[in-house]
Amino acid sequence: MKDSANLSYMIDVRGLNKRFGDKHVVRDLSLQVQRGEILGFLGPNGSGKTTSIRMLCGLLTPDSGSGSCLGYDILKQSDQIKRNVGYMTQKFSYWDDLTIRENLDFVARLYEMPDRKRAVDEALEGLRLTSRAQQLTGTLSGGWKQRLALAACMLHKPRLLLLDEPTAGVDPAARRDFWEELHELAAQGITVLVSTHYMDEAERCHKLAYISYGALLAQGTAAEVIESQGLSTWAIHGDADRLVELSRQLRGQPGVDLTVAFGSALHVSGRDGAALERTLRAVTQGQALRLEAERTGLEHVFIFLMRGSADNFADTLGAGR
Ligand SMILES: Nc1ncnc2c1ncn2[C@@H]1O[C@H](COP(=O)(O)OP(=O)(O)OP(=O)(O)O)[C@@H](O)[C@H]1O
Repeated sequence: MKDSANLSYMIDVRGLNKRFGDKHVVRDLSLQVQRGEILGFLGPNGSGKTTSIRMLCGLLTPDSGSGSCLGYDILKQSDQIKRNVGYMTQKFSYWDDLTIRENLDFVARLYEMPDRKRAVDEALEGLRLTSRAQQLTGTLSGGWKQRLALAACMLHKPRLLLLDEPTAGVDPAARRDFWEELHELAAQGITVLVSTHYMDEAERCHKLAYISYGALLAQGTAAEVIESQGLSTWAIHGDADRLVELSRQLRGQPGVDLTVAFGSALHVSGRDGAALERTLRAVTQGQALRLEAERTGLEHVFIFLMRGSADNFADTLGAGR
């Protein structure tokens, strides 16, 4: 394997495109990820995240574009890439009636790994699964199954993990533990690209990339992603019924791009800060409502980016794009 310590980027791709029939699923994707970084890949269903991941690890050939993964050319060296990344697909499968150890041993056998026992022992230990090694996989909770999936894709000690919605459907406590593991792996120099729909997970990534209709709309640290959209946000406090009505009333008004109920307040965001403030002062004046400037957060930005694109490329919504 190439010496990853000397690579400036573990993933470095430019201008990747992929079409399926007349669907342009990934558009001019350029992405650079440094060693030890956790990059969160976000976007609505069907926006092209899985397709992008599959191109990065050499499972799918892009129609155009170029780049490298772990220093290997994504067009010419896909075999080396496949051997050196850990890819956790959305549907990791295992045998319910085998123990955790037996499942890991099965995977090690599949990859014809030398010294299987040691590899399995280390994977069990690394992900704190040793105490459960003899438990039947079918009896594990969702969180422990995800940990097994992570152990399986760590068996061959990859320097890069590509995780496709690894915590979908897992409870918050198990998701938190899973993320502790990811941070420990990152601290050891392992690079992680992880797709997620969970906002709390987005906040735990070093960097973020937001994709919609196959195009990267924002990328950088959370602060950079927030800054990039130039949104101003206000909170309106008042009677709950009145806020619901106000939310309807505000839609389409000058400066208003987004209204969203946040706890007991209504948050309103927009790109034209001056117009937004004028509108909000006018509608709240003389009313039993309190208007306060609010810090724009990641959640506001993602809701803003997601408007009107609940399921990208779904037959009705994606038409004409
Ligand atoms: N092999 C394929 N053939 C045809 N269309 C495909 C193929 N793979 C994916 N697509 C389509 O490409 C689009 C993007 O799919 P992709 O799975 O990359 O999105 P995603 O962002 O990972 O979605 P999700 O969050 O739902 O997993 C979808 O419309 C999907 O139906």
